[in-house]
Amino acid sequence: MTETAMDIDRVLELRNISKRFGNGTLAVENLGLSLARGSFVSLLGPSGCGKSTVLRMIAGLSEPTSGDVVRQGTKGAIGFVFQEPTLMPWETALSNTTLPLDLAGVPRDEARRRAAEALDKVGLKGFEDALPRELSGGMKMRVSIARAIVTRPQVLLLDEPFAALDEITRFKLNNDLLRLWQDQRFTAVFVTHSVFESVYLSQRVIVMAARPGRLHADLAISPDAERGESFRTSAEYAHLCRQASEALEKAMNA
Ligand SMILES: Nc1ncnc2c1ncn2[C@@H]1O[C@H](COP(=O)(O)OP(=O)(O)OP(=O)(O)O)[C@@H](O)[C@H]1O
Repeated sequence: MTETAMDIDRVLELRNISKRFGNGTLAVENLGLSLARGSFVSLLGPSGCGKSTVLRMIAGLSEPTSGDVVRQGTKGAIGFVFQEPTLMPWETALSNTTLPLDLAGVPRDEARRRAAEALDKVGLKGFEDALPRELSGGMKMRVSIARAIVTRPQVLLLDEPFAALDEITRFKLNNDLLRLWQDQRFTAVFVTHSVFESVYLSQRVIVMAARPGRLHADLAISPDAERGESFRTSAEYAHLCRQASEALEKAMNA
């Protein structure tokens, strides 16, 4: 489908998508969702509710069995961050980051310059020549994010990127991701199990129910509150987390 079929402020539309795998599992059923350009949206739900399957269909890595995924622009305009950093162990942070540009045929000097810039943006200036084994878990994830944003995607998909990190590192990466999002203005779709993380990061939390995976609730989160430690400890944050938590509990019993 062409982008003219879609409202210009919508970067992505899922039109009634369903996914049934070859073994008969109905992973996603009739999901409809429309994402505003530049928004930060979380997909929150219990294990197995189809979050990763939805993300893969948005990325074009998997086709829906029925329904349409309508994207503005091309596949190259989408960046993907996985739960594992998936870096090449024998390559430096810089070479790992240039990979999507190398694949796109960007000249070597320009690719290296842009990769160094992306590493700087994720707080890794000075670590260009480090090998993955010399980096902490949080730093490896930063390289993975740099690699995903180096092509300047319109949409950044993140599949539980911080789940394996300790809480302090996770909080720090949450703040840095928000800064990056404010700076680059991509549309973020963030998959998580964590109520706290989804409310902290997002303007909108989509709660999914399982078996089959479907949309259960669509919660608006105040976009005005400045994120930071004062937000984390605020009554507003606690209230929003309670709301999301209740929606998640209902989704799990649905
Ligand atoms: N390639 C596949 N073939 C068959 N079934 C699959 C396949 N991929 C996922 N599924 C099934 O589809 C359902 C949704 O899986 P998915 O990984 O999307 O859920 P999820 O919400 O991301 O889970 P988690 O939070 O545990 O990662 C599950 O029941 C899963 O077992």
